Amino acid sequence: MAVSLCKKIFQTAKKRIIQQRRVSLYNVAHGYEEELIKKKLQQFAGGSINLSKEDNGIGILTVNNPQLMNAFTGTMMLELQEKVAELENWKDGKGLIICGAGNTFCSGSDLNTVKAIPNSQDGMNMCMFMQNTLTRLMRLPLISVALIQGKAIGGGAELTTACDFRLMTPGSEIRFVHKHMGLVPGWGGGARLVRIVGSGAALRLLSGALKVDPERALHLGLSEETLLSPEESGSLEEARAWLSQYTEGPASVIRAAKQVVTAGRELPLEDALRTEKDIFGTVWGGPANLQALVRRPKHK
Ligand SMILES: CCCC(=O)SCCNC(=O)CCNC(=O)[C@H](O)C(C)(C)COP(=O)(O)OP(=O)(O)OC[C@H]1O[C@@H](n2cnc3c(N)ncnc32)[C@H](O)[C@@H]1OP(=O)(O)O
Repeated sequence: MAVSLCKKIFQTAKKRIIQQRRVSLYNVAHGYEEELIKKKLQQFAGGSINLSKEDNGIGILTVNNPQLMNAFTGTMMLELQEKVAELENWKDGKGLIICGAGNTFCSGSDLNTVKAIPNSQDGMNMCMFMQNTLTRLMRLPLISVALIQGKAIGGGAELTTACDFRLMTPGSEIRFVHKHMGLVPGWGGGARLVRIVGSGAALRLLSGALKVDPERALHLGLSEETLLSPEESGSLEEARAWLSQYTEGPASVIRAAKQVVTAGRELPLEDALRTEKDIFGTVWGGPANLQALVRRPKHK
């Protein structure tokens, strides 16, 4: 009886945490019709979003459209949503590296796609679609890192802010060029940037469309580290090593740590505390906890 009650409480808490993670920012109540915008995006094909899931629990998500400096076509936006859904269901995952193909990160929206959806409502629908996807990406229970090689421009700069951390290679650059396109960020990158670097620095970066090199990014707290290798495989190896410092250990515990931080980052304090309690309940008395009690490690 007591065991089944505990099981029930555990399942309810788990369900609540999962629901919080997947809840979409926009739905029909906001005038958002996902199927309509998906149909539109489907018309603009090219490139791909590739995902490989490694045995060590690290996923590699590659923005792949090197002929256009990895600009996002409509079908790539759709594929990104599919890959995020796949990552939400990857129970062994602990970390994620997002990178671009061909030695560069991403040059934002494909300008051919942008030109073909010129009216404001379609623009907002595309924006809501990408905000929904990038919010789900940010809330994944995986520690995520954007590996920035070459350029992260416009929407590409916004994509970097949906990760927990950014690592830059020598000579790389993050630049919110929206102002020069007569725009502001729309994939959620403005709101996220304020939370990363503060409102003053965010305003300077957006209103000046400033180039952020690795040194400036470190100074602003936008990047964690400048990697040594400027080339694709070397920098990916370095990013893997950097991330593995934080993904070492049981998936249940690493994922719970990310969930606690997501709650603290996004929720009012009382809600964050209640969520922390629910997440605590998923690891307390779990296998990693019980094994640690048997081992009785000393944390010197
Ligand atoms: C809500 C999100 C809104 C946004 O994302 S707004 C920002 C959209 N992005 C842009 O305006 C970037 C425009 N591109 C550039 O500034 C430069 O191409 C960039 C990225 C600095 C790279 O410069 P370079 O290294 O000199 O390379 P390049 O200019 O020769 O580019 C190679 C080929 O790629 C193309 N390309 C780059 N970014 C693109 C884009 N976003 N959409 C469509 N095509 C794009 C570029 O036109 C060029 O093609 P082609 O060789 O001329 O046929």
